[in-house]
Amino acid sequence: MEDFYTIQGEGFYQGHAAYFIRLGGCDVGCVWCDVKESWDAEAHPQVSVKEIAKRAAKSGSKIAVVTGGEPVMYELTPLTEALRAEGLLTNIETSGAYPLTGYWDWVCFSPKKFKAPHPSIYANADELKVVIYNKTDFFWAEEHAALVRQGCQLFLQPEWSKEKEMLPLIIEYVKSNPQWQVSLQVHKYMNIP
Ligand SMILES: C[S@@+](CC[C@H](N)C(=O)[O-])C[C@H]1O[C@@H](n2cnc3c(N)ncnc32)[C@H](O)[C@@H]1O
Ligand SMILES: Nc1nc2[nH]cc(C(=O)O)c2c(=O)[nH]1
Ligand code: SF4
Ligand SMILES: [Mg+2]
Repeated sequence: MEDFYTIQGEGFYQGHAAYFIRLGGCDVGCVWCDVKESWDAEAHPQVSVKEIAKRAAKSGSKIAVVTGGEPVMYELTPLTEALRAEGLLTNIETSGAYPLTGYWDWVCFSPKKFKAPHPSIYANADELKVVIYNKTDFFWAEEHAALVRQGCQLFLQPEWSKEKEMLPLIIEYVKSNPQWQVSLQVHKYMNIP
């Protein structure tokens, strides 16, 4: 769909320069998705894996973040090989709706109620990032935290339109449950992509 050099705004790598590669197409259908224009894969131009990897390397970034849309709808081995051949770290943002393919240095798993994750994702997740849209999402977050491997980093991220309401609850939750960390979408405060 698009590729751009920016600052990772969320989760474990928040604040790091990263080249984003956003793949078109998603069939998960989150009601609050902040990139609904990504859902229709046909609406976006096709670019070769080689070309994208070259652009990413040329940016000067050390990290490539593959996102979407839902990137795990695709066979990602060639893309990750091309990015690694250019010397980039390969990070992915995924709902885990399908089995993961490719070679990844960092897997950010953000489960969704709208389409259950494939069970294989739990062992691969380096970071669990749960979007908090309402109070019951804290219980739901714990259900997923119980399934990820030990050492997986745990983040709670307020849904953007509910931030005023949910952020104070997240702050109190993290103070009481310090295995979790707060993740904010800081790129939205910085007015960058
Ligand atoms: C747009 S998604 C694309 C990658 C993948 N489909 C996924 O959902 O993980 C990238 C990240 O943005 C988060 N996100 C999407 N819409 C959001 C919103 N309105 N508020 C907060 N986070 C949001 C997702 O949970 C995910 O962690
Ligand atoms: N700056 C910035 N950081 C991000 N982290 C995850 C994003 C995504 O949409 O996957 C994202 C994004 O769209 N922009
Ligand atoms: S899975 Fe990701 S891209 Fe797809 S609708 Fe949900 S937040 Fe949006
Ligand atoms: Mg985004």
